[in-house]
Amino acid sequence: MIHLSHLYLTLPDFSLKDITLTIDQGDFFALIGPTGAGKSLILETMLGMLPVHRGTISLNGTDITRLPPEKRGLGIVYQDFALFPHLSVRKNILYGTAFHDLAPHKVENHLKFLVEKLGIAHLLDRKPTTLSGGEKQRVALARALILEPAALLLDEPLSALDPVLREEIKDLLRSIHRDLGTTMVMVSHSFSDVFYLANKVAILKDGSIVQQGEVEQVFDQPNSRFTAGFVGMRNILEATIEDNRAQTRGPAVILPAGNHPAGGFLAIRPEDICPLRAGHNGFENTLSGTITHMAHQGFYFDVWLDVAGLRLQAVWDKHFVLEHDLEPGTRVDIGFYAHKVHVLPENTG
Ligand SMILES: Nc1ncnc2c1ncn2[C@@H]1O[C@H](COP(=O)(O)OP(=O)(O)OP(=O)(O)O)[C@@H](O)[C@H]1O
Repeated sequence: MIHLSHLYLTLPDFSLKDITLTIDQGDFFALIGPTGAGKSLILETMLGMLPVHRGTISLNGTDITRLPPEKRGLGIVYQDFALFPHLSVRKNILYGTAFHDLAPHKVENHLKFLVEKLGIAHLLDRKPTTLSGGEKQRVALARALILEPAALLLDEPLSALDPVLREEIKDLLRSIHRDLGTTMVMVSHSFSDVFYLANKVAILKDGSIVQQGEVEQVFDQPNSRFTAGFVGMRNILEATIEDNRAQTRGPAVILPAGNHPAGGFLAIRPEDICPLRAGHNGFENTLSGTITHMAHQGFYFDVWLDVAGLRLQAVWDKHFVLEHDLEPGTRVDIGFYAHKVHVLPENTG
């Protein structure tokens, strides 16, 4: 278990503030947040590359806050692979073993196991410059894993790869995590990578953690306007609330049963705002609106609607849009479930 407790780091133009995180053995923990929020800095402080000013970092109960990086037992893989260009793949992978007290036969067996697992056994004598991006990332993973780190830190490990390689390395990370049980901490900008790989997530904003927990829970129950917007709830509507009825600046919206604050914000994902199809009457909320504009995104369309003065954004299937000749100016009936409307108290950030 890695525990960061009330960690502070002060740099000339940026600071990490009161970072408290628990990463359990075997977790695949994702750190997400806008660019410049401090995600990579958290990895660097865990690694020991930057001195923390206050707070502690412990690994399996041992305080490692002041230990040098090589004594912490943590590995890292970077987005740009960071391989030594003048060394062969074999020497790159074995590089760190010289600084650790490891039995040579054990290292050789582990090397054999890892290069087979990672599909790079045939590349051992090649130089990194001759490798594809996916191959380089496999070598970087082998180099980190050969030291049997207590946890592997991954700083945007997939973002330099093209979409096909990305899927390959993503599967590989999942299989390493599942088969070796390695604890992983990954900085990512991709929600699909987070959903595919991680069980826990923390969201950072301006050097502070604003929400953390199980991935599904954080994405389903944001605790503030910021996190709601960040996790993709693009419709954030001011409302006054009485019982389970919210009055927005446009139409009224039926909320799930429960205790709601008198005022606040409603957050709805664009994919939960559905075109009303014939015979479907299960939605608690059915409204009519006009499409104001649309953006073709490949497999789907972003659709903006004016619903009695309220601006809503939806994501609709490309086939539905084309089959129904939808275009700006078309009147449409829409529906959404009450339980898809998330209520955020007024005083949240
Ligand atoms: N060694 C350093 N010295 C001074 N400032 C730094 C240092 N490293 C990072 N910063 C600053 O700290 C802030 C946070 O950087 P960090 O790299 O952690 O952001 P991030 O959330 O990982 O962003 P991104 O998603 O763009 O990679 C940035 O403003 C950055 O310029």
